[in-house]
Amino acid sequence: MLDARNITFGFHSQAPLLTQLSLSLERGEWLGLSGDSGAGKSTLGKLLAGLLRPQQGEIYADDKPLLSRGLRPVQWLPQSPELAANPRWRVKKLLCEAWCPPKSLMQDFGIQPDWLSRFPSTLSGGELQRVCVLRALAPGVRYLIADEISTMLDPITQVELWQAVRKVAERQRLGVLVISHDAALLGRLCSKRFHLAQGTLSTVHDARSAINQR
Ligand SMILES: Nc1ncnc2c1ncn2[C@@H]1O[C@H](COP(=O)(O)OP(=O)(O)OP(=O)(O)O)[C@@H](O)[C@H]1O
Repeated sequence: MLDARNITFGFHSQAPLLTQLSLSLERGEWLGLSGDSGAGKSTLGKLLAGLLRPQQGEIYADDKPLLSRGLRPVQWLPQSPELAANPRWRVKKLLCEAWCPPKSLMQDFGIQPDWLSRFPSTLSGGELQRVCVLRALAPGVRYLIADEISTMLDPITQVELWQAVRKVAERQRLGVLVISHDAALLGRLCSKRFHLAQGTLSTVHDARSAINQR
């Protein structure tokens, strides 16, 4: 279980953005997170992935504190794939940095063989997003924080991306936190939903657990 216990976090000398917040994500579970712009959703995602540290409280992945180096068991996937892509590396090097996905998985993610020899700047945002999502799914990863990852994609590519992520998530029993402003998307993907406001989480009660019922 990915377990955040009573975490409080604020940037620099600003007032805390998150206050005594607790959240648990089980292996194999899909949780949704919504909230107004600036509420702190990405910040919470980065804390859960160990990219930021809470000023108070603790975060454990499967009863162990988050690692600050090595392969992270919790991967944060940002909306803008450019943030995660070294512009000087060709796509093959980028994709195979932590592990080299098999061809079948590249096909599931719609990654074309000719992309591998190109630089990231020559792919569209949606194409690069698919590369960055797949590279984060290395064996050993147990939780994903998907932070608005499909926002820039057209509806068909969105569906294909989520189907591909779901296939890997089922096989590797990944726990997935989906951060989005799209309530319908969260309703389709997630069995439970939370809303972040004023530094704390509340449960959203109209979630349909499509993914777990199919
Ligand atoms: N490195 C930083 N230093 C100072 N303030 C920051 C930093 N990163 C984010 N913030 C501030 O923290 C607040 C929460 O930002 P965050 O990105 O977590 O919000 P969000 O809920 O994900 O918003 P959105 O839906 O617009 O993506 C914002 O007011 C933002 O300006």
